[in-house]
Amino acid sequence: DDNPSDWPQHGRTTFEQRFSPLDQINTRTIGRLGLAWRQDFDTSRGQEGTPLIVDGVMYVTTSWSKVEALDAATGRVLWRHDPAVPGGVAVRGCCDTVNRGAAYWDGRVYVGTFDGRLIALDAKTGRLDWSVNTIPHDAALGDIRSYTIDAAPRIAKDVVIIGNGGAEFGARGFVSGFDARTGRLKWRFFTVPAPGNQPDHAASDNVLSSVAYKTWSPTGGWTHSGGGGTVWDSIVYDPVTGLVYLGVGNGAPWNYKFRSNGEGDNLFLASIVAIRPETGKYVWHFQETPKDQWDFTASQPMMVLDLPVQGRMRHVLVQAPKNGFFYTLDARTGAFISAIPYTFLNWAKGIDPKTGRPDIVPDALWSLTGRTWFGIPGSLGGHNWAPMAYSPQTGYVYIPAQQLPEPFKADDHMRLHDMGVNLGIDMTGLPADPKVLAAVGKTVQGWLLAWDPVAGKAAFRVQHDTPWNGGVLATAGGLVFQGLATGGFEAYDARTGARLYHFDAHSGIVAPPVAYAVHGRQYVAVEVGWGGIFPLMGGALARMRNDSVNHSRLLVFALDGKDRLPADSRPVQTLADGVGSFEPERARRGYVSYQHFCMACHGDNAIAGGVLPDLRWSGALGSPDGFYSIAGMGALKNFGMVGFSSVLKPQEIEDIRQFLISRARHDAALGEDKK
Ligand SMILES: O=C(O)c1cc(C(=O)O)c2c(n1)C(=O)C(=O)c1cc(C(=O)O)[nH]c1-2
Ligand SMILES: [Ca+2]
Repeated sequence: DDNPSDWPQHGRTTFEQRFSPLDQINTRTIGRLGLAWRQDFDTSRGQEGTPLIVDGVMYVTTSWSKVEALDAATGRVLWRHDPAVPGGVAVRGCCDTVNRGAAYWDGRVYVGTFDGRLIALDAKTGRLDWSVNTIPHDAALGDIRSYTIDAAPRIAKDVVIIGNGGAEFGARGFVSGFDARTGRLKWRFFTVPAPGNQPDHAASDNVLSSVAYKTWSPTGGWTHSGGGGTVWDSIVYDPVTGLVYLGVGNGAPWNYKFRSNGEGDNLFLASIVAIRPETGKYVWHFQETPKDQWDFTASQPMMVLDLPVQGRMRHVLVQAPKNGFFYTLDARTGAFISAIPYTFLNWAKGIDPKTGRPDIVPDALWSLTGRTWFGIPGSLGGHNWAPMAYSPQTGYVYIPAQQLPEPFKADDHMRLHDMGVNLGIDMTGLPADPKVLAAVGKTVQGWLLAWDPVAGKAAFRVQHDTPWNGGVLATAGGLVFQGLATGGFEAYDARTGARLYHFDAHSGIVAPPVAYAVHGRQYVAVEVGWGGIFPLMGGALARMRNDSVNHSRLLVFALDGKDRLPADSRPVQTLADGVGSFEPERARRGYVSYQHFCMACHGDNAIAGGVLPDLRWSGALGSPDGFYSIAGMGALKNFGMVGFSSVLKPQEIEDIRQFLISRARHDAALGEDKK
């Protein structure tokens, strides 16, 4: 924390409170805030990065794991590094080819790449110093296992620590520690046991065989799918305890009956696990959601705080994970302190005050009941990866909270696919009926929630138009900054939530802002670029009260900033009406394949959320051969659209084309393109 001008780490300090001590921009001067400079990015997918600022240089990462170093006062580009992630790996990730940021240490910039590398760049020149493949050969065994990296690496005791994503496909989660100077692997910690309880010769061996293995059915489907437990975002180093906390993700597949025959808590899924950075040795764990079947990851951003708990100061770890409870744990021991709902939730009746174990509503266990469970939160959580911030001035934790309900129903014929998601749920999405969509739309909400972690209740809520808003920054100027899914960049009074500033950024913002200073001038920077999982998969829900499309750029604000954005260029989109005919029966079959293989990127029921192409408007719909060359043969592979001919027969791909035509004609008839 020595240099208030810098933002040298992901959450500014290792405690990841995302609080800047700068106060030139404050509740009195905010009226003078303006755009100081901007820089367009060369990708048009989701931007989730936290820029780092060290000694007047800004290090930015963008989609496809690209890195840029800029003069933080002017935006002049100092160097760029493109790790050349092959376009075809996009399909290995659940949630857009995003990158959440770099780590800086001792003259090097570290970035995880979407295809699983960890690279170290010389901070002055951008020259590649070293690069390692973080995915061990045996972890990737079998085509169904899928690993990507989009999280920011963290550095503790000269060790660079990185996990990966992939649990929606099939993955066995692990975290690796590499020597910051040489890139040599120092240790690996698996979060889920090996099938048959074999040792991995890894730091996790003892705890997996003595504690975790008995919480899994020895013959469950996890023995093929890997079980999940990916550490795909939050890792926090706490120099006070000397520990590193890992936020461990959901089960693979989601279907708990298939995964573990409906038996056991499945450690360390949906758990926080504390390890030692030097060795990767296990210290403690706390499982937030036993028997996960809702994608309830514990990967959401964590922060370390010193708080009075029943009159006594405690050094605690807090998290608002997907499952809807705000957790406070003792950072040294992992002892449970409290868990209080920060949003409406229906999957648990409450939490045992001694153990922290949830009392799960029997009907919520959809994989066991065989019935549909209408879950709140749904799989995108009451809060997802967008970081929260803490202000020591108010004592509030500011959470980008949301409500996105979801029906969960078992796929009774679950088998593991080599390509596409492996969730074990029925993939039927929302119908196209506008009345149904309007009714569902009312349940979909987003807030900036100011949470008082001492009182254990909300201090205030700022209601947003939609869910999936950006991460939060708190500053000593008494301000809280947040970008919105609808494209606003806002500042609020940290005490009251009153809106003090608004800027139209022309594209949804999901990334968290940062504050820094150069030569005595304070700046606030944010990456703009609508994306992440919600606009890819969300379908009609992602279009509710929101017409954001992706324009990717960095915006930097300061007092008396005079720059402007180019004229707004929201494209007018026209549905491909009249592109041909379809057979209803083929279109119906096409829907089932579409939901399984295409929906995760192009949107539920062929409604895209403003980032990737909306296939109802695809120019390729008019030609069966043209469509097959893309969807079957992968003509657009370099852009991230692989071909599916290895898993879908030509007639199945033609069914998908006919389904898309049926959707285009249906929605064109509703006048959808005139909106
Ligand atoms: O289970 C996983 O391995 C995994 C990985 C990721 C990812 O790597 O981004 C996400 C999720 N899960 C996930 O559940 C989720 O909601 C999510 C949202 C996002 C995003 O960047 O918008 N990533 C991920
Ligand atoms: Ca997940």
